[in-house]
Amino acid sequence: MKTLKFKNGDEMPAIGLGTWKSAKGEVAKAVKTAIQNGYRHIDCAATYGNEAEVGEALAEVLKEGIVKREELWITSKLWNNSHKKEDVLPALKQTLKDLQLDYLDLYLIHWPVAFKPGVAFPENDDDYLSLEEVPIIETWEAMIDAKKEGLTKHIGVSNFSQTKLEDLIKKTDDIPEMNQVELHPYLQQNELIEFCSKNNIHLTAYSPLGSGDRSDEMKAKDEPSLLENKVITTIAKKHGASPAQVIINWDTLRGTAVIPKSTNETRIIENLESTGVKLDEDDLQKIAELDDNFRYVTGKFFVTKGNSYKDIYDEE
Ligand SMILES: NC(=O)C1=CN([C@@H]2O[C@H](COP(=O)(O)OP(=O)(O)OC[C@H]3O[C@@H](n4cnc5c(N)ncnc54)[C@H](OP(=O)(O)O)[C@@H]3O)[C@@H](O)[C@H]2O)C=CC1
Ligand SMILES: O=C1CO[C@H](CO)[C@@H](O)[C@@H]1O
Repeated sequence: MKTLKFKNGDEMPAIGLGTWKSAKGEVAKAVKTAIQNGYRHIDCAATYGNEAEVGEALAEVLKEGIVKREELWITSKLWNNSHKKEDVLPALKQTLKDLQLDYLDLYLIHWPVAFKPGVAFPENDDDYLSLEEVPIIETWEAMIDAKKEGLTKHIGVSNFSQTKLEDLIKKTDDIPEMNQVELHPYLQQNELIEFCSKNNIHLTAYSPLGSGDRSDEMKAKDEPSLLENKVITTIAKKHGASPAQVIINWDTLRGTAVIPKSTNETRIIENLESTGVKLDEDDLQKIAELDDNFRYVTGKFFVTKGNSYKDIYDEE
């Protein structure tokens, strides 16, 4: 399996299992199925509300000897309500407790946006803290402490634009090792890939299949389907593969990690098997032409006090 190599020699499997929206009662089975079928990388987050059940599945596969802890790569993310320096380690310790682990492989700042402690999801401007009140560097220094304490092997960020990364890199010697962002054929992130590559920051592609199971209120009217895109389905047919396999394979060819979510056994297996697809130059050219700067997870829900849309994404 393809991996992303870190400075200390650690290797992150390029394809992981996403767990956002994986319902309680289903997520443990999905994680167990994935690991039984060769996945070694699981993407979690405190805000997904299902880490305790993911933890039950991890405990089972470890106890049954299906894998050893050191063969797994477990990522989780610090939620936006725990950005104050005194809140970072307690949040991470809660995640470790829920996941029934002693350490994470990777811990990410989920968004460059801060809520007041205790706010799960903001309802009005008063629920936010501005970046002046809790600068990213304050949160980042606590992330560095978490790494020093051995609670996580690697640290990084998520949903960071190039500007946000540049700001942070200026202020620290211990720079993020990962930026997890939305990335797929409609949002190819070419400039961010180039910037991250120059700065030795890995990228993980989230919502790689277009996040079709988001709630209706999170969807834009008439948003385009990625899995039904004509170019993708034609390439899939040509290779006897599924549209999802074409996209996942395209991600790994571009050197990023990719974390498709599924709770369906057939699709979980299918997604990992995408490594067998052999995309050619013509396929890659046609996929390159689909780039449209289109986001499924817009982050517009975080545009408020101290955060404009431009602050998050460098765009209007
Ligand atoms: N850092 C961040 O801010 C974010 C991180 N993420 C992470 O990225 C992961 C993936 O992104 P997500 O938004 O969940 O969406 P994805 O793009 O992975 O799409 C998930 C949807 O695709 C379906 N699906 C999965 N495999 C296939 C297949 N082979 N063929 C057809 N349909 C398929 C799933 O259905 P089914 O389950 O029925 O198979 C589900 O409806 C998340 O789960 C989360 O871990 C996501 C968003 C934001
Ligand atoms: O990872 C994610 C999925 O869920 C959240 C919304 O509920 C998003 O904020 C986030 O990007």
